[in-house]
Amino acid sequence: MMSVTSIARNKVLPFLRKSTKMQSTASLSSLVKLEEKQGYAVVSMQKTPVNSLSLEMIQALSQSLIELEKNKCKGIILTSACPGIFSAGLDIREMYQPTDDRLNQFWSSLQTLWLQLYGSKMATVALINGHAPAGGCLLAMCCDSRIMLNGKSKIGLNETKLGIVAPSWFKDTFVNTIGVRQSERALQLGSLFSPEEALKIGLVDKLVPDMETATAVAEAELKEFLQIPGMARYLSKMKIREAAIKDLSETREADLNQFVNFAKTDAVQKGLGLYLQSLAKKN
Ligand SMILES: CCCC/C=C/CC(=O)SCCNC(=O)CCNC(=O)[C@H](O)C(C)(C)COP(=O)(O)OP(=O)(O)OC[C@H]1O[C@@H](n2cnc3c(N)ncnc32)[C@H](O)[C@@H]1OP(=O)(O)O
Repeated sequence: MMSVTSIARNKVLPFLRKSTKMQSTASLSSLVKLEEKQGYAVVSMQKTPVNSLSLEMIQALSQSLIELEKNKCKGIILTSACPGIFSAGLDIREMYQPTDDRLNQFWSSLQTLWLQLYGSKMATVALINGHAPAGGCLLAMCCDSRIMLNGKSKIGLNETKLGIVAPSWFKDTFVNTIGVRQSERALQLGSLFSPEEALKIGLVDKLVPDMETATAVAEAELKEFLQIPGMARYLSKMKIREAAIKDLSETREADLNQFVNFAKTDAVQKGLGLYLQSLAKKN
């Protein structure tokens, strides 16, 4: 089990051997763990306590994908090392009382990560072993298949509950996953679904009762995808995803400006502040 940086240093993974320049700050390396398996990698988010997607976490995930693709890794299982949580979504502290520079970097890095993961040539399976609200759900939806641990966890795009709006590319990813009608309703209501509900609407593909089964099922699922000729599988995926990818690629600057202006409004700042307080009060 290794971090991105330590893998590069030790030259352990065959598909990472040609590794060249990487962002080698210690902060990035401690956030994502890569594990070699036969022909694929397990990418585990390990930003305790809840894998919130801070700028550094987003960049660490991005960097992992760059290295894996560069080194011809064919598939990944994206999962979490934080008990009970897949990812709590975007780090709300990044959006609350931010500096302009950091907010710009944060959103631009998220756009990049989405473009990479949603358009990845690798086969990608999300092993959702805990809560996956908002940005956590988005990460899972970027994958080709979703296996969720059954239990008390919730998944969905709950942005409206925070008084914020999921951007168009979140919406596109949602629509491509569960369809227009379900998305329209769930986006407005900010619905968070139980694993059983998520399975019913197609937000996840399979449920598993425990982690031992989960790992085996995720591996079997990834192998099924990897058995298909890679180019045919990738181009077929792109037929569904390319419109959304093209749309964001062509409008990144406008999307960034829209996000920054929206995030900085008094109403959004007030809402985020109250939400952070409510999370803190819980403890
Ligand atoms: C402006 C347009 C932008 C549109 C896009 C937005 C997309 C997003 O992703 S917005 C983020 C949405 N995320 C959420 O609503 C999740 C909030 N968190 C939770 O519901 C719960 O934390 C949890 C169900 C994920 C886990 O619950 P658990 O009881 O295990 O842990 P907590 O005690 O609640 O949290 C521990 C710790 O972590 C902090 N935290 C939780 N979530 C976030 C987050 N998203 N960003 C930053 N920090 C978070 C929480 O405050 C606790 O901190 P302390 O230990 O310091 O109190």
